[in-house]
Amino acid sequence: AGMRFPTLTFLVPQGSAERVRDRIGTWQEGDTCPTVVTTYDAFMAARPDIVVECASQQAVTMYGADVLAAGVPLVLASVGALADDDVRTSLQRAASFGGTRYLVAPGAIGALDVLVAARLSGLREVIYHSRKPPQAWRGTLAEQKMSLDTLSVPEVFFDGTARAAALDYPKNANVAAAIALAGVGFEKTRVRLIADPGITGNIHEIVFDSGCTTVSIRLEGRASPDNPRTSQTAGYSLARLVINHVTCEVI
Ligand SMILES: NC(=O)C1=CN([C@@H]2O[C@H](COP(=O)(O)OP(=O)(O)OC[C@H]3O[C@@H](n4cnc5c(N)ncnc54)[C@H](OP(=O)(O)O)[C@@H]3O)[C@@H](O)[C@H]2O)C=CC1
Ligand SMILES: O=C([O-])CC(=O)C(=O)O
Repeated sequence: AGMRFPTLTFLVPQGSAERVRDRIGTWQEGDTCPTVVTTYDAFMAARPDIVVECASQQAVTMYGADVLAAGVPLVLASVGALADDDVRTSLQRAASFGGTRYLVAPGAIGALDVLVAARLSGLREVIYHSRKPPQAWRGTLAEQKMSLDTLSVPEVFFDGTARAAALDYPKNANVAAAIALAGVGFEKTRVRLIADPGITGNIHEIVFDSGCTTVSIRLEGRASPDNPRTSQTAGYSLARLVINHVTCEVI
């Protein structure tokens, strides 16, 4: 209700353009048909109302400040980029300069609303566990800590701060950064990363205690068909933020 459908423009690497165009095919919503571009200049020439980053922490560093300085609101999926204080400061300065803001997507964990509310009431401790099947940890530092191929029982291979998790596991632990920002910060948020051969989805658990509520939330996300690291929830979470940008009833 009260929603106009947005025209979508995708900025993708040159080598991926054909694949993305094929996938879009003849998809059309209302009068609009998505377009695919391969340069930042062509992308910004489309004069976006909002930009959604769903690429990489590196992409946030490359484009984030420019988008914000141009006055365009930016949604972040690769929230772990904000674990680097220099990146975060540059985005904040650019947003202030452009008179706009960036939005941290709740992504695969959701639940950030109650975490922020709990913080306002006095938050004591926040613990986040991310449990994924071994293949989701391929190509990461986890490979140096255990043999993913022969794992027969769940193994905690990382136990540390949200900052270290987000920066050392940039394709797997953006959620840790979102939780840190919503709650007690990058240093105080305790994160455990677990490889579990007995599961197929990505299980996220968050536990915290506060003045107004004691919370324990568990999400069992179905893995994205193209990328076992990524829970499908994350994409829908981004869609929600876009819908909220174009609708009069924000939920
Ligand atoms: N906050 C959250 O809850 C979650 C966050 N994420 C994060 O969201 C991001 C997207 O996830 P997902 O789609 O699964 O990731 P994928 O790696 O599967 O896809 C990312 C795509 O973005 C492209 N890309 C990466 N960097 C750039 C760049 N600098 N410029 C242009 N294109 C770029 C990649 O290009 P190429 O094909 O050339 O590699 C790739 O096609 C990731 O950073 C992921 O870690 C994911 C899940 C949950
Ligand atoms: O999608 C997920 O399960 C979480 C994820 O990759 C991230 O936090 O970067």
